[in-house]
Amino acid sequence: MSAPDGRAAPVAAPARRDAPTYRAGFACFVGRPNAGKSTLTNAIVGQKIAITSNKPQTTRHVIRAVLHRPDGQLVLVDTPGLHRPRTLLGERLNDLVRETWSEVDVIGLCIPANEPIGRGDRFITGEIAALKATVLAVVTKTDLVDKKRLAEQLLAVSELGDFADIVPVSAVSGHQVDTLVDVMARYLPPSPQLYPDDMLTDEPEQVLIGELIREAALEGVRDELPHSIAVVVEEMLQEGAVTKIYADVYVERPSQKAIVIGAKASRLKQVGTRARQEIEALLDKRVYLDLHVRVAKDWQRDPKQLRKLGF
Ligand SMILES: Nc1nc2c(ncn2[C@@H]2O[C@H](COP(=O)(O)OP(=O)(O)OP(=O)(O)O)[C@@H](O)[C@H]2O)c(=O)[nH]1
Repeated sequence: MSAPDGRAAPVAAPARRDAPTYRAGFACFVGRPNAGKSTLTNAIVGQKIAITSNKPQTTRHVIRAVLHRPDGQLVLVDTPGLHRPRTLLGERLNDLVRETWSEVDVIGLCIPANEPIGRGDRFITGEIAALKATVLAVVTKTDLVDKKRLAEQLLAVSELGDFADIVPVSAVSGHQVDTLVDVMARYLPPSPQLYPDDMLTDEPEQVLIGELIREAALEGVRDELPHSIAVVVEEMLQEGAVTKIYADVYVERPSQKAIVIGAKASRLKQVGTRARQEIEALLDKRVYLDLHVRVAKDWQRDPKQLRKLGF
């Protein structure tokens, strides 16, 4: 089809690459022992958390940090290392690692700049190649090598596998750490925000508080709510002498919600009182506890929900 003046008629404009799409998802670092994963995670987490706030947070230990950005949310999770399985437990652990890997959106494969690529790197590259996650190669410890060596390592890494990007960083000097976060965020899927603005990382206190609420909510009805309850502490605020805690109790079905709440909310009141007393004992402070019961349909079968709920 031609436009009246003979030029090709304009087709619908393609979606702009810089369209304001909010992205959110999970990312983790993998790599052989000593590759620099922990140091890199700390470098990222340390920087971002310092500027966000030091409000308390939520959920269990797997979440290291939630990085809030204007264009999205990057949730960094910890994974244990993959080992050559020698026992059934070893195999189970490896299964667990693979399970985590299969749930994340972005994987950063860490390879040190100052050591030759070895069997361990090839093994992990093979393991993660089949996953749905976008795999980036992260060449770590760049401060330890000169430019020539770095160039050689980047080339070697590019031949190791099919990576969406290769990013050299130094967690020690901080070089390119921000760039790495930008690149990772770019590969997250479009998604609504996964966590509230003030949630930053896991925090033992918060984890314990969530557990106390969960225990209280299960009291006496454990058989009717097997594993179907999860608690997320959404917010903790200090107001004068009182610590205000806002928490969501998630169940899978409306019938379970009814059980937790009870007739005329009588049971929820008991749960709240009991949990509040326990939390006050834990914190040694006066506590105001606000509980909301929410239905998160089939959360046990939904990896994203599971992560959000700390499993
Ligand atoms: N010079 C330099 N040293 C680094 C850098 N990142 C990590 N290291 C050092 O490398 C060693 C291993 O770093 P880790 O972060 O513990 O490595 P890891 O991959 O978490 O190791 P595992 O826990 O064994 O899997 C430590 O001695 C770090 O101090 C870096 O950017 N520059």
